[in-house]
Amino acid sequence: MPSLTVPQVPHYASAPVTKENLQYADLAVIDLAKAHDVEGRAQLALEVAEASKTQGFFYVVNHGYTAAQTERMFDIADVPFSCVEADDKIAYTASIKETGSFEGYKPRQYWHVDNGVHDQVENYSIHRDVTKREHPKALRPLLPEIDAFAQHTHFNVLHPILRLLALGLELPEEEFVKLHGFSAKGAAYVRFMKYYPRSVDDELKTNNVWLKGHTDMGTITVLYSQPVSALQILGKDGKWRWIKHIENALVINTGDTLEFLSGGYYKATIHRVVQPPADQQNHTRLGLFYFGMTDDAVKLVPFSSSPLLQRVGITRRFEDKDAPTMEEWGKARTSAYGTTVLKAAEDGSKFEEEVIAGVVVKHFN
Ligand SMILES: O=C(O)CCC(=O)C(=O)O
Ligand SMILES: [Fe+2]
Repeated sequence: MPSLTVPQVPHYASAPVTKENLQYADLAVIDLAKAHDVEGRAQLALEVAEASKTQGFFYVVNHGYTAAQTERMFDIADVPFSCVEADDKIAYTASIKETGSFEGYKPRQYWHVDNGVHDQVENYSIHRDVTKREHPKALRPLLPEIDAFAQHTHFNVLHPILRLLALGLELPEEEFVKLHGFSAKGAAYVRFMKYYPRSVDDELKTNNVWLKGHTDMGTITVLYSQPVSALQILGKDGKWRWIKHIENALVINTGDTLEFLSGGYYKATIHRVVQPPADQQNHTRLGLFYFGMTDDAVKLVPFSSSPLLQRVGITRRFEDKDAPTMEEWGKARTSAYGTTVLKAAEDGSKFEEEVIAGVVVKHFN
């Protein structure tokens, strides 16, 4: 009989919410409880489409996990960092450059941020099929819970949002869901991410940037909201605004793949991570994510069957015949990220860029 008790793990105590009055982005809050019937979905589709077209970021509430379930997942998320010895971390390090996959550990200092300064972020990434690779011993008893978390996020968050995004393009509801099979060959994965406070010198040399401005490569990223303020999005007015923590909410952001599939209608928004406000600066910052991507074989061409896209027009970043597959795009971006030499943008803006699979990818400092 399966055990009714779950393995004990240390509690991860996050910093309290900041008392500073930061300039927060004003984002839509999508109530997923309304997605259970057709009328609710029609209304939410308008809200999600508007948010994805303009800001590319929105909150989701009522996603089906209680605050206690979310808290338990944050405790689990800290296990690969706090309960695994350094030797084991090395043994389970991801071969990012060679394989184009983050599965395993990304050690601190792997990514170049700016002026010779490297990151202070440790990641542990797990494919949604948690049995795909072996994991450090401390994580093994927790795999059933991590599997349940991956399935919850895939079926109760990713799929419902994909339905709304398809409706927003006047496509059949399942059109994007069909491309995101849980059991299909594809790279969608769970990531635990722990940021550590940095030296004054590193802060100075990077202008307090911890993770450079970028777009995510997949369709949508699901970020479980946590209290340490550091994430910012770049507005159309060129200003960075903070993402506010909402207890037990999700922060959703749309990535490159959704921009490609929607012919530029939905936007992949540039975001970055900076030093937290003074009252949170001596704390670590623990992240819990699900990176949504289509199945590997999907060719990233716009859905020209969309009546809406037929009316508003399609912006192509490449000819359909040259479009990368999800696998090509995901692997090329993953292996290049944070390690390639970026050059100044050709348009003379503050962006830096690199060319991946024939497509210009912008970064921002
Ligand atoms: O830590 C965060 O809040 C965001 C991290 C992020 O943007 C990423 O890993 O792509
Ligand atoms: Fe990101």
